[in-house]
Amino acid sequence: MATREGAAPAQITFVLGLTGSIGMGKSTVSNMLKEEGVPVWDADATVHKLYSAGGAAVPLVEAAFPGVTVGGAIDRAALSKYVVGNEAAMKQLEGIVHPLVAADRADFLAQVRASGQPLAVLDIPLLYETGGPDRHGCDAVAVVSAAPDLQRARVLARPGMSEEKLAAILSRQVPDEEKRKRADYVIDTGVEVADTRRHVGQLVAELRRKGGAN
Ligand SMILES: CC(C)(COP(=O)(O)OP(=O)(O)OC[C@H]1O[C@@H](n2cnc3c(N)ncnc32)[C@H](O)[C@@H]1O)[C@@H](O)C(=O)NCCC(=O)NCCS
Ligand SMILES: Nc1ncnc2c1ncn2[C@@H]1O[C@H](COP(=O)(O)OP(=O)(O)OP(=O)(O)O)[C@@H](O)[C@H]1O
Repeated sequence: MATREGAAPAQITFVLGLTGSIGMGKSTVSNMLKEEGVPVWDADATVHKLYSAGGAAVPLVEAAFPGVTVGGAIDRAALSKYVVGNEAAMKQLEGIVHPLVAADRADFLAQVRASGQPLAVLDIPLLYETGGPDRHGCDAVAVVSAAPDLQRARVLARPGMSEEKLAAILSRQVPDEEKRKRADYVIDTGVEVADTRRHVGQLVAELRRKGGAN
């Protein structure tokens, strides 16, 4: 892109969305990205922060769903009783929580852009479920994926997990096959960890070149 003589070239931050179904290895890949020095924003962690004591969502959620606050924080099990399996209540909750989450994400991106970083990652487990056509404004999306058998084995090895729970969670998520079709990049975790790490490193290098000085 041409720049005015003497003007500093614009620093563009490439925004990569990171998603993946339960047990696919998204947390592991997110940690690899952080080790590469990439700033990573975490949608789930943001909701936990908003629900914790003093969090901005606490009074709003309590007003809509009375009795869900314990010790100044939202009790997720109590809140689940209102919203899980009740689409209207879930929509109402999303109407409260998603604008707060979006504001936190916007603050993160503003900070990253101000610091001139060429790449930022938005870790959003429900990117396709909640993102709409603009995919939360991501420039590209990477899906973390592995074969269904491996996914099942990983999830069922977790304490408290059962076939029924896994089936219920998967039925609420966009299927992995469709996520892979819609993704710009697929990060395979059905291989050696070292190979996934190498792939992640190559992707970071490629995307940092897409961002940076334009
Ligand atoms: C319903 C809540 C209380 C359940 O919390 P809990 O800790 O028990 O489970 P967790 O958050 O891990 O979610 C479990 C599963 O529920 C489903 N789920 C959760 N939120 C949503 C949603 N907005 N739409 C559809 N499914 C959802 C997903 O399949 C997920 O894997 C919590 O998920 C919540 O407050 N959700 C609304 C806020 C939201 O949309 N969060 C998503 C990130 S922005
Ligand atoms: N090549 C690989 N890449 C990533 N993880 C791998 C790989 N090989 C094996 N694993 C293992 O698979 C597991 C994936 O777990 P992880 O918590 O990262 O999944 P997740 O998708 O974040 O789960 P959830 O979405 O349910 O939180 C880890 O125990 C990790 O060590």
